[in-house]
Amino acid sequence: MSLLKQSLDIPAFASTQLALLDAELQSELQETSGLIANTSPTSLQRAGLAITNLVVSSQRTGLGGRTVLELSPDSATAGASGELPEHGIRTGDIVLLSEQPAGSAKKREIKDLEKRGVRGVVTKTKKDAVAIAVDEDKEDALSLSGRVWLVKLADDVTYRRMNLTMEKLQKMTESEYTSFMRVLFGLSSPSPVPCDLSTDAEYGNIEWLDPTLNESQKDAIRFALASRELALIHGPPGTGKTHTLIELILQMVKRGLRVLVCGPSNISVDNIVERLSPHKLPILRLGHPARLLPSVIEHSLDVLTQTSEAGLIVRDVRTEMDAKQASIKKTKSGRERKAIYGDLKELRKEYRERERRCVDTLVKGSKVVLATLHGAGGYQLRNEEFDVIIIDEASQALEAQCWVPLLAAKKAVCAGDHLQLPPTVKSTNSKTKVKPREGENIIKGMNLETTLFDRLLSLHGSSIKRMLTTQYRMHEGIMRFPSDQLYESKLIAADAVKDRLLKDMPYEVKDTEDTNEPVIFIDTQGGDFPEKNEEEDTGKKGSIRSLYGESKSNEMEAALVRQHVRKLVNAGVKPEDIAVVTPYNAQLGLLAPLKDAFPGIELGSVDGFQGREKEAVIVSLVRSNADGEVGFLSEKRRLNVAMTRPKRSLVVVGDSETVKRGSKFLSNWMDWLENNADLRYVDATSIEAA
Ligand SMILES: Nc1ncnc2c1ncn2[C@@H]1O[C@H](COP(=O)(O)OP(=O)(O)OP(=O)(O)O)[C@@H](O)[C@H]1O
Repeated sequence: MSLLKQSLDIPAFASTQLALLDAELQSELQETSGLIANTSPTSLQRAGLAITNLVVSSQRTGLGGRTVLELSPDSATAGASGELPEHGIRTGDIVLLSEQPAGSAKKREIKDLEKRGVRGVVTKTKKDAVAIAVDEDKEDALSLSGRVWLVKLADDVTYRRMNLTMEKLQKMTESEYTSFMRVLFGLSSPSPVPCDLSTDAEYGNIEWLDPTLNESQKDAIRFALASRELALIHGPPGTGKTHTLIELILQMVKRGLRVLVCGPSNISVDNIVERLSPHKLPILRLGHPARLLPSVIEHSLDVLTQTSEAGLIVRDVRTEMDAKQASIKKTKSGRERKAIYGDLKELRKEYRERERRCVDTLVKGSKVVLATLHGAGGYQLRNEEFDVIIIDEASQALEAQCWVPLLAAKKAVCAGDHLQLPPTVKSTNSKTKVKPREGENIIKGMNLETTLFDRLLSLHGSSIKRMLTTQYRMHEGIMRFPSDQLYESKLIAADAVKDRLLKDMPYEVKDTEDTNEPVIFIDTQGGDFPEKNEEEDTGKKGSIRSLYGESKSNEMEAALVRQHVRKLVNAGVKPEDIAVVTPYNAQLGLLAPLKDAFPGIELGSVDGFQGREKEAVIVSLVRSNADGEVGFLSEKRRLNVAMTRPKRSLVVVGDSETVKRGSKFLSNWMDWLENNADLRYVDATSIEAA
């Protein structure tokens, strides 16, 4: 019997997860320290992983009592504009801030950097400055006068919490297993729910708050309300998963239930906070304010601790801390500075104490609490009870991450789509060995890419899920293939979208052969336009390319993409309504000049575009070789994501001969495109010079 269909031995499951997580963390750390040791700070900066030549321009107390350093470009190296160079550091990134070594070619061991530097979270990035909330008790480790640089680190904090959770699970005795846990591990079956709830006495006559809900959405909500332990809401692309969850949360609150809503990323949680916000419920968003969207900050715990009445008393201490922070600049000796840091430490303790009391009051008064899965494991929710835990984007979360809130749950509703990409796992193909701890059993064959959503579906079958079937994104023609191949032909295109084409945009777009077709296939078959392997090309260790590992590119496809974009723009389509996606980073590199030629256009990897949509999407498949090698293009969930991003126009550029040989799914897709898309073969002479 397949591993996923079996009930699981809980301690062995936890041991396996611990071993897998350890291997994953090791590969992540190795990758980061390898990059830092072998790549110059300037190259790291160009790859978006570092910012060099900075000086500390100010220091203050930020939210949560943390010290925030503001860093600006060193005037000796910054241009006249005083702006930071191009960089890829984002709010929320965990970074290491350290003195900049003289001579950039020196080997830098991450251990040494950590010893001399401080870790922190990026709280703000502006054109001319970046702000970092540094870890407590380390502020004085950094001399504030010299030139510094910062580099992005692997986020090992999330692992600590997953490990703690798995260790707790591992140690639980059988008598401690709740009936909820027993269902999730297959030790018992979920309580049955009537098949048709639309005629049910309790759930048949729900007063819907949102009158636009479609039948499949209503059905999913009824099911999620009626199920005792567990419900999965399967939301294919564009089917209104979040829309449905909002109504579900409101219905639960109306029934007096207390709900914890989680997602794997801050953005997934903020998305829900933004949409719940107009409903005027007492909602609370947990999490480091640096990582929250500005529009949800008013619901954040850190802000409420300052603005609410309960927060008044916390504010007093904060004022005192600020005064101390400001006086540091005026100190003359190291000893004086040390004394101030000592005072700050005491004040911070007091601050924490008062904050804790205030937090308790706020948390207890909230009917809906929202946090990332990881954030739900913080001290704020210790001993808090919820009737239901809702996990959005559950198919993109590691199972161990889901257990952070689930360990204390009575009931869970998980929303997701297991037919799109699972969370990115680095250790799958690496040489990192999965080692069990001594005396522990390991379940062979288990891996991190199998999500809780996948496992529950295999374990209990489709009776525990409801699927949303009306999609509000794609033209009917774009939806057809993914619907037939992956979603049992159940998807229906909503009337408002089913025949929308580029030529019908709300602004003037000419009716051309490129704007009046939903699906176009530009086939480069014939073997004249082979792919290139980036590693063979550059080969240099430490070069910027090696940051991306081995990647593929295809110049002819890039030229065809360029040509198509130009035709769309000439017809009147705005560049910001066009995206080009491709599975390969090297191809993205080749396509980069499009951004200068057509400002506003978006270029992205398929994996990075999951969850997004655009009016027109051009997919460059890249692979073209004599052996029919397609690499990770063979992953049908990746293809599904690629082909379901557009609303009005999908353009596929690829070599059908190579791609066809990659997998059954690819061959079906190529056949389908040949028969249903507007098919175009390439005449190399017709392509303008790249
Ligand atoms: N019942 C409905 N009637 C009309 N429009 C709807 C309905 N449900 C969802 N939509 C629209 O469909 C779009 C997608 O909805 P939403 O953002 O909730 O989807 P999602 O499933 O979370 O997205 P994704 O497909 O990226 O996971 C939104 O523009 C939303 O307004």
